[in-house]
Amino acid sequence: MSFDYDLFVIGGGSGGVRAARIAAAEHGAKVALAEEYRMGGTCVIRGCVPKKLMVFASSMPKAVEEARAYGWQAELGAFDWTGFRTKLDAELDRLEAIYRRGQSGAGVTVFDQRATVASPHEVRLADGQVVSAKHILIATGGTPFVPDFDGREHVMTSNEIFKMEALPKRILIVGGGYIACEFACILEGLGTGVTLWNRSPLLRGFDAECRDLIVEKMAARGIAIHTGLVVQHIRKSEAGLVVTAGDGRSETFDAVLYATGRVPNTAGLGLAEAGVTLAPNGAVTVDDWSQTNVPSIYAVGDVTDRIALTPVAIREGHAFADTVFGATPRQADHELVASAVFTRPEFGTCGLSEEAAREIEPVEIYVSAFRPMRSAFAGGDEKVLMKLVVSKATRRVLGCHIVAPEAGEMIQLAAIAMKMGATKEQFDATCAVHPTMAEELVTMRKPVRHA
Ligand SMILES: Cc1cc2nc3c(=O)[nH]c(=O)nc-3n(C[C@H](O)[C@H](O)[C@H](O)COP(=O)(O)OP(=O)(O)OC[C@H]3O[C@@H](n4cnc5c(N)ncnc54)[C@H](O)[C@@H]3O)c2cc1C
Ligand SMILES: NC(=O)c1ccc[n+]([C@@H]2O[C@H](COP(=O)([O-])OP(=O)(O)OC[C@H]3O[C@@H](n4cnc5c(N)ncnc54)[C@H](O)[C@@H]3O)[C@@H](O)[C@H]2O)c1
Repeated sequence: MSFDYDLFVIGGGSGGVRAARIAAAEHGAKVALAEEYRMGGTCVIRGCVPKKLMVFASSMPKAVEEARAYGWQAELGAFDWTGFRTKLDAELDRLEAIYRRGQSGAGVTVFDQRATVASPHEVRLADGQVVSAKHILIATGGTPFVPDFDGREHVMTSNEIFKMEALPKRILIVGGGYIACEFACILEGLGTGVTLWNRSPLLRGFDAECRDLIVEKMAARGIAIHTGLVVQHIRKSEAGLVVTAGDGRSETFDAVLYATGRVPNTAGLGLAEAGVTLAPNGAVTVDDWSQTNVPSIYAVGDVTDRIALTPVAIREGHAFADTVFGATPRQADHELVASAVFTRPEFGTCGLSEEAAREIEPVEIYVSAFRPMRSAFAGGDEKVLMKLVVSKATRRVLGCHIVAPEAGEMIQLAAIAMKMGATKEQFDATCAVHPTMAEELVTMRKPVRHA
């Protein structure tokens, strides 16, 4: 049977563009890709990249304050949101063009429109065309989830935050995960008054000691944090958005950001009709090869609800292309995936939390908490926390957690050692780099506790 394409990819985000490029450029497949919004997907257009640039913008007042403490006659002016946003838009246009060139350079045919699955070997495009493909890859990512309540139409999500006309003076952020905590810190740094409501403790699932420190520092900077609260309704008034919580309290804000998780983007995609098994939350069910129960249909990235991070989606897409179109079948590895939460203080984490590890086996806990030299000199009250969770039986470092400036950069390197199976003794045998914050990772001699 002949097909129009060897591969049709639905979704031009982190996982989709990687799979399409590798299948076409490295393995010679005839590939098409459909993207309904902007090439590059969530990470490039409305996720990691613009978010990190906003993190940088929000860290400037602190930098100026420190500069003064180090003897510079530096003054901080007002923040020009419109100027920043214009520059941000131009940068995203530049990056999108690079992604687009990457696809055309690899010989991938791009359709700038929505696509749905018409059958196990057919894709229907929004303009009515139906094209056939030997394999179909679902890489449609996720979309913000906002629960149902009266006044839901007044809130924004991370999709809208980069497009705001003006910075709100007072914002309520609902949620307590990555996005809620990152944007609470970003907006506070840019001068917005931030209130954060969540129904449960913040950053649930992360190492509790680290989480507690981050939350303490966020609160100390003036973010009003309330847990155990749910929104009952939101009404628009002359004074702003009046938000009423389940406990009866009412507060008025200029904007409300919902960051209550993301759901897989499979609504109306035609997957169930094509016989593909979906999880109750809509995620595409796949095996370790990213293959669905319909042999010609695969899925990678957030839509599979495995680990919702860009580097993971990229790896899944690459492994899929090598497996199906190359001579090197391989599975994406989901073990010991490091990540960073770009709060202030920043959090880098890899492996098991103390709480998760002690459920599995006896562990030793090593902790070093100190004031970092740079901010201590400037009179700041920042605190660094480095933590290792070590198996008593194998001596392997099962968890490494860092709360510090640039913790994301540090955890990337520690993750290499952990992935190689490094033991605590091998960390200790590594000579320190002095004076750095990271040197504490190789100089913690005595466990603070056994768990
Ligand atoms: C605010 C925010 C910040 C984040 N920060 C980080 C971070 O710092 N680090 C990190 O690792 N991860 C971060 N993430 C997560 C990261 O963005 C995702 O894990 C990653 O983008 C997933 O890639 P993907 O290919 O699965 O999907 P996506 O990148 O979401 O791409 C899916 C694409 O499919 C398109 N699409 C959907 N349906 C169709 C259809 N029917 N037809 C055509 N096109 C369609 C969409 O428009 C989208 O472009 C962040 C996410 C958000 C929301
Ligand atoms: N730095 C990074 O790597 C980064 C940054 C942003 C996002 N991401 C990825 O994107 C994913 C989504 O981020 P997120 O912050 O939206 O989700 P999340 O799953 O991290 O957090 C969701 C939060 O919303 C709360 N919540 C859920 N349902 C609710 C409801 N009905 N009412 C009130 N609160 C509710 C939860 O208690 C939780 O605190 C993350 O899990 C992560 O994988 C990564």
